Amino acid sequence: KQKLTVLYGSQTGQAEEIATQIHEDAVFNGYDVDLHCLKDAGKKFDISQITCAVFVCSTTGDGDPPENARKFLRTLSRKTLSKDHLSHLKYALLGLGDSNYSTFCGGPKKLERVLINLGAKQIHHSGFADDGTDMELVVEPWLEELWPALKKYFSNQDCEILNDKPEENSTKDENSDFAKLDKNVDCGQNKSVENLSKEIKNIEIMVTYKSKNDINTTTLQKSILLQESSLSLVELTLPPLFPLYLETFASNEVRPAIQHYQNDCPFPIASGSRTSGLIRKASVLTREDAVKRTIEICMEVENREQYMPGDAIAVCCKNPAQEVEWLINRLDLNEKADESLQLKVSVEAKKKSVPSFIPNIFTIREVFTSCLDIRAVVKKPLLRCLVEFTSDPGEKRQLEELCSRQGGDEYMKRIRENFISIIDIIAAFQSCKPTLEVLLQHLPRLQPRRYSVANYGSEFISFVFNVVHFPNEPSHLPDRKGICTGYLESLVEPMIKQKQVDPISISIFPTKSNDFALPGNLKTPIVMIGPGTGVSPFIGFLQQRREQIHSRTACNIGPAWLFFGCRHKERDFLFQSELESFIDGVLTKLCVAFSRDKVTENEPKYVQDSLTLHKNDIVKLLLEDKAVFFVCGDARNMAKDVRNCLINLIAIETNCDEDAAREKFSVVLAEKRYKEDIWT
Ligand SMILES: Cc1cc2nc3c(=O)[nH]c(=O)nc-3n(C[C@H](O)[C@H](O)[C@H](O)COP(=O)(O)O)c2cc1C
Repeated sequence: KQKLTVLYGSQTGQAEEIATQIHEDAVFNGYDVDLHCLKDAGKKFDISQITCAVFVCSTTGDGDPPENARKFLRTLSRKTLSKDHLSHLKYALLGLGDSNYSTFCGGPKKLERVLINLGAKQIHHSGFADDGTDMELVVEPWLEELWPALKKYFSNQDCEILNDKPEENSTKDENSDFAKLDKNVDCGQNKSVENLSKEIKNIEIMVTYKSKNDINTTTLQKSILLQESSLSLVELTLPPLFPLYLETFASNEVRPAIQHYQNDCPFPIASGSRTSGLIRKASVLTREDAVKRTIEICMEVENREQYMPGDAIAVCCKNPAQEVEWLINRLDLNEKADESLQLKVSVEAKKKSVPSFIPNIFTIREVFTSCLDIRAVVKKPLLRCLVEFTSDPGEKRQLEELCSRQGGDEYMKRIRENFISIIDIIAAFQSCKPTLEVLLQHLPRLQPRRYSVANYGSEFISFVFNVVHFPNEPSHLPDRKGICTGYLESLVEPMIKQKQVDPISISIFPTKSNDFALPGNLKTPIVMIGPGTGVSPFIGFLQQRREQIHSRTACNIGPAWLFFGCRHKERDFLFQSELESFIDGVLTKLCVAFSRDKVTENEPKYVQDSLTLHKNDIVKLLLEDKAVFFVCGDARNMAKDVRNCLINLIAIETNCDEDAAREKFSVVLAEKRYKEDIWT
């Protein structure tokens, strides 16, 4: 058997998940394969003994490698190592990042530089996937091409080696990443299907999207999922059908009285253990006529000190009961829904194990509610599997097309771009009826959601969120809210309406964010940019700063600026009175912008406009006064716009061209003075 090692560095689990998938595929493809985390170098694996490795590595912080990859990188970065230290190693590398951050894929790019500098040779083009747009755009073609590349390497060890020259080890690389922010796809993305006719017939047949007990009745237009595709006459290449290896059986054991959330299986992002948070107070911060509803929750927690300003609370959420019920009914599982079940691995599947986040004894309702992400976009291996559980030949063919190599564009257009989940699929494809085991094997783990800690010093912690509302789309169940924000809102609604005063318990754990914390020295100037709910960590920062100022007399205090923006001053100016109360010495300047109020020519519309209004001070703070800049909030628009705005202001104020301004900005990045806590 050919020996392969899959190595990963992962901060929040995505790289680990992909590495695990590669490991499974490699077993399936007949390799003798091991899977290790990079942190286990020297303990569970020895890189000097590995001849062929597949690396999957993500990015965290400001373009940094994940914590569990740092020691590996440090060890291999020692100057004493010879240039051919890894010349025995052939590798393939998949990097994960998010182009909304300033340094795209900094972690895997550093890893690759180290490998190349030590003489390792690439046998497959490196892929750099972008979580900010769609990782699958890169991950999928990269994985598809990995197997032929490995086959070629193993069949002819002198195969073409893709890289020979070590890249220059300088910050230049990061600068060019920065310039390439929008060109983050390094492989495979534009592989379009030949002969794909543009003519897609839009059959306006309506199907009934209906549960047996009429919980949720709506219609689903055929136009998105069930389109007649131009591939109907094309010969298809299907992805491999992975054997089902999980089996359920009725349990004779008694279910424990207390079931732990997801079997208490650890979350990679946790910086402390999972615990109960007792919600004591919930209030709506926005006026009724605001476009988004913002809720603040105050909660009693154990180990309050683990939740400092800049940190985040991860909330372990549950899927909406209505969707769970629908799924149970649609799969004809209602009779068994509350029975105690257990899972085992079928005898043939040697190296596999049962998912550790599923409790030892569980019910179907419980796993659908708390363990599986039933809203996850369906991936091709699941679609491939669903083909086997679909009786209607027409529907079968459509599912085959969607997961086929030839149907790459169709998959993107119809599945990924519309966030099509298993629920949407089985609602549209009426003859598709997967078993429970299919879902247990293919649906990903339901992930916790993170919210910034929005206060400091008080006995309770608070956090703030907008209730996410998905517009009614023809391909989905109507009136969908965000899984976690919808869950939290439904829990606290009675409290908001003061019908219920008893505390409400939720499952939470602390997480650290990205070195996003006040500088140790009060003298260091700070600039905080946080429109909308992005302001929440800064409320904590300012409360903490107030305490620091009060406890240190006669101390030199640096300036602190805050830029806030929202739609309407009267409707969604979050924390208005509290923010204004900081202008007594804690906050030097509060700059606000209201995008939908009638603004005159000189009034700012967005935070970028406020920055521009103060360009002189801002550029001085950024370049001369060595201020630390904090940006929190929407990644896709705001964070990018703010960054571009600052580069533009640097160019104006220092009288240089855009390239030179970028260069100056990259120095700020390298000095770790530009910190982002952003989300999509
Ligand atoms: C706190 C934080 C900081 C991040 N910083 C960066 C960054 O600087 N550059 C980048 O390209 N991606 C960045 N990312 C994006 C992650 O690399 C990306 O979401 C990846 O898929 C995570 O993979 P993992 O779960 O294996 O860690 C960051 C993500 C988080 C949560």
